[in-house]
Amino acid sequence: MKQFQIDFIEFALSRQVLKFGSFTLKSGRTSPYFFNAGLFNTGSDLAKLGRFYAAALHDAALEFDVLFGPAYKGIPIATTTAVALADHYNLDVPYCFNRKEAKTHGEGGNLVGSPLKGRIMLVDDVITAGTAIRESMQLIQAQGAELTGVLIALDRQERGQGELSAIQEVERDFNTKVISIISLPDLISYLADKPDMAKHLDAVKAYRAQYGVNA
Ligand SMILES: O=P(O)(O)OC[C@H]1O[C@H](OP(=O)(O)OP(=O)(O)O)[C@H](O)[C@@H]1O
Ligand SMILES: O=C(O)c1cc(=O)[nH]c(=O)[nH]1
Repeated sequence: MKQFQIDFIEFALSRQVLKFGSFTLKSGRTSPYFFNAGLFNTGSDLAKLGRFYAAALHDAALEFDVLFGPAYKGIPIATTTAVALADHYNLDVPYCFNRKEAKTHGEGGNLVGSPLKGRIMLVDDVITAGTAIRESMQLIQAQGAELTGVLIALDRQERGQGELSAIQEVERDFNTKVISIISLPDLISYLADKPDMAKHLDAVKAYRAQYGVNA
C-alpha cells in the first residue's frame, strides 16, 4: 500500500467517514463498515479531499472534458476536485452535477453547471453494486456524451449483478476505466497492521467472504 493510501484511510477514520458497525447499503446488503463522505463536512476537509481526488486523476493521466458528480454526495466531490485541479494542477476543468428530482421552473431540468458533453469523468465516493453508476450512465448517454472514466474514493470490491465485481461489470458494460484511491484489500491490510482494530478485521473479512468478488 502506498503512503497516500494510508494517509487517506487515516483522514477518513479521523473524520469518522470510515466507520465500523452495522449499516444497510443501497443494495440492501448489511455491511460491517461504511464510508460516509458526507462527514467530510468542513472547508478544510473538503479542500483536502479535493487534493486526494485531483492527485489520483493526475496520476491516472486519463483525458476528459467534464467532471460529473452524481447527486448527492458526488456533488461536493466534483466541486472540490475541480477547485483542486485549478489550484494545484493549473487545469480549469468544467464540472456538472445532477438533481435527483428535475426542476420544473426557472432554468428547469436535472443538470446543473457545465453542459454534459464530450468525455466525462465521473467522480463519486463508493461503488458497491453499481446502481448509482448505471443511473448516471443514463444521464450521460441521454446527452450524447461518453463516459471516459470513473474515480471513486473506495472500491468495496463487491459482486455486482453477477459474479464479477460491480466495477468489472461497469468497465465491461460501458467500455470505461474505474480508478479508486483505496480498495477493500487496502483497508484489510491497514486493519491487519493495527492490533486494536482486530475485531473489525474479522467482521470485514466475513463480509467479503459473503459479498466480495473473490468469495
Ligand atoms: O454502487 P451502489 O450500490 O449504487 O452504491 C453506491 C452509491 O450509494 C450511495 O449513493 P446514494 O444514492 O445512496 O446516496 P447519496 O444521495 O447520499 O449520494 C453512494 O454515494 C454511491 O453513489
Ligand atoms: O453501498 C452503499 O450504499 C454505500 C456504501 C458505503 O460505504 N458508503 C455509502 O455512502 N454508500
